[in-house]
Amino acid sequence: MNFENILNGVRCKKVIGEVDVEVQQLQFDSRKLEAGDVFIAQKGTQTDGHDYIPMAVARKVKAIVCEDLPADIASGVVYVQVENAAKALGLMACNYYDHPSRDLKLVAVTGTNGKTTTVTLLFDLFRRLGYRTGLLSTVVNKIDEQEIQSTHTTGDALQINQLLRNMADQGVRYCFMEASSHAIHQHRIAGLDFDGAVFTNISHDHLDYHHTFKEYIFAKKMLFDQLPKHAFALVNADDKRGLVMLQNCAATHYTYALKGLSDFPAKIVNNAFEGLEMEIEGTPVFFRLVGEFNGYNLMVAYGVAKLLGVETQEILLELSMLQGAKGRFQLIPNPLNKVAIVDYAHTPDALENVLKTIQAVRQDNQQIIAVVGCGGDRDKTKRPEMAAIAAKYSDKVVMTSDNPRTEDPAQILKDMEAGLTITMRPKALQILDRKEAIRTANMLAGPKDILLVAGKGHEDYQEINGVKHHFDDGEILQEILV
Ligand SMILES: CC(=O)N[C@H]1[C@@H](OP(=O)(O)OP(=O)(O)OC[C@H]2O[C@@H](n3ccc(=O)[nH]c3=O)[C@H](O)[C@@H]2O)O[C@H](CO)[C@@H](O)[C@@H]1O[C@H](C)C(=O)N[C@@H](C)C(=O)N[C@H](CCC(=O)O)C(=O)O
Ligand SMILES: Nc1ncnc2c1ncn2[C@@H]1O[C@H](COP(=O)(O)OP(=O)(O)OP(=O)(O)O)[C@@H](O)[C@H]1O
Ligand SMILES: N[C@H](CCC[C@H](N)C(=O)O)C(=O)O
Ligand SMILES: [Mg+2]
Repeated sequence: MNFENILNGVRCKKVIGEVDVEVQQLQFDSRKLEAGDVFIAQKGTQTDGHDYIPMAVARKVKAIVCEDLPADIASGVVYVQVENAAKALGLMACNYYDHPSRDLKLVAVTGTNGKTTTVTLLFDLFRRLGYRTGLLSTVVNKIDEQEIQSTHTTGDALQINQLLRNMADQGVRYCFMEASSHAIHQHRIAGLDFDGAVFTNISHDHLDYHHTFKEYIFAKKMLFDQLPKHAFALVNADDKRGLVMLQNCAATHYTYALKGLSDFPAKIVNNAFEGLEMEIEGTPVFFRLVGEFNGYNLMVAYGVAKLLGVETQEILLELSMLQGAKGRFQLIPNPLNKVAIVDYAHTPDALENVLKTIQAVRQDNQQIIAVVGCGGDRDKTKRPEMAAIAAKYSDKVVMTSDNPRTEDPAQILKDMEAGLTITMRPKALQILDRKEAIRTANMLAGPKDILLVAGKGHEDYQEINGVKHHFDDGEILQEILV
């Protein structure tokens, strides 16, 4: 493909060489480069892509896009200096794949919690409505029926555009994607032509990366700042930061809420283990999902579908059949008929929501036994908060490992323990081995009690020092509950 065309829209500070040349692939990882490729050097969190420019030259690349020009300029290589290489990569990826986001209706969902649940609901809803649909999510990417493994909540710019291109070529009309704050901040979604964006909520997470809550909010807001005029922006008016997202947003503004006023008035009539009874724009409707937080997620699906032109009765009929995403408040069936739930709550807010939901729907005599852990190499300030929440809302807690990654798992438990008050401590046990922790929690639970295993949801691994060992909370529960 012609390099000049790939650079369309990219603000170039300096160009050395002739851009009107044919190039092969775009690549930001020097280890994957082949002759004739374009190397985009980005400054990362671990290393600086600029350090790999000599390797790129040795691999006979045709062009290099970078923020700082190297001292040695190799002959036969085109150098393009840009202000922000990650942003340039986003725009170049859109050009390279010929703007697939323009060939379908693309809606992004951002927020601390609820992204996977809402995009999954929307994907399932639109498929039930008979449309070819795409999904980019934490759990899986899908091109209608075809499943493609997902490695990130939001992939890199090349992956996103390649997947969207495949979708558009296969006749996909609608695509629903998660936009993580990391991805927005790293411009993985730069240049995409969104038809809509949604904000679910914002609470404590990822402060290791964003440093302050203000910067974290700002990262989410960047999605709304980049929306075109023809798009819609749908935000949760019950969240304090909902309306903040709409400041400087060129798209048409809409709100949803379960408490305050909004463009899609709704309320929860009854919340039970069997599901949610809601009233949406005056229509009573029953859903299979449990918990107030899922009431919000359902309102996202409803609001987006309305804004994409689907008729109310059709939306409600199909939504009422849906189950939600894997590992999100998932009841694990077992021959003992014990109530065992696997949930992906890995933030203080999510954990509080899920435990409050269980409190709200349980019978008076049912105790709550929770298994909780915190990830390694992630925001450490979540740890004491999550332990305190687990102890506050459960009758017994078993604290355990959840992807220690490169950290010492015992230290992670110590960090969690620091959040427990003296009165909470007797309720909480610490067991490093997650399988043992689940087994112990089950022994602590009487036949009528409720077992919550939180943090891993759909994940089927325990990541320790760069190695992912197979581990599936649902599988373990099924093995134990016999
Ligand atoms: C912190 C973070 O987001 N890191 C992402 C980022 O990598 P990085 O900036 O750390 O890259 P780096 O390792 O410093 O390298 C800098 C540059 O040098 C290049 N390089 C590096 C080595 C080499 O030999 N040659 C070379 O060219 C790299 O390709 C990169 O372009 O860019 C990479 C490529 O897009 C991502 O794979 C990587 O995700 C890492 C693996 C990760 O764990 N990310 C998590 C935190 C994440 O993104 N999570 C969010 C969800 C969070 C949530 O909402 O819950 C997600 O969207 O999944
Ligand atoms: N709307 C919501 N508000 C608050 N908590 C929620 C909401 N929806 C889901 N949760 C809780 O958060 C957990 C994660 O939900 P989900 O996977 O949908 O979020 P996510 O935003 O995709 O998370 P991630 O950032 O890891 O991709 C759920 O298992 C549940 O405990
Ligand atoms: N997207 C989140 C997932 C966390 C899931 C939890 N099991 C953990 O490993 O901390 C993250 O990467 O921070
Ligand atoms: Mg997700």
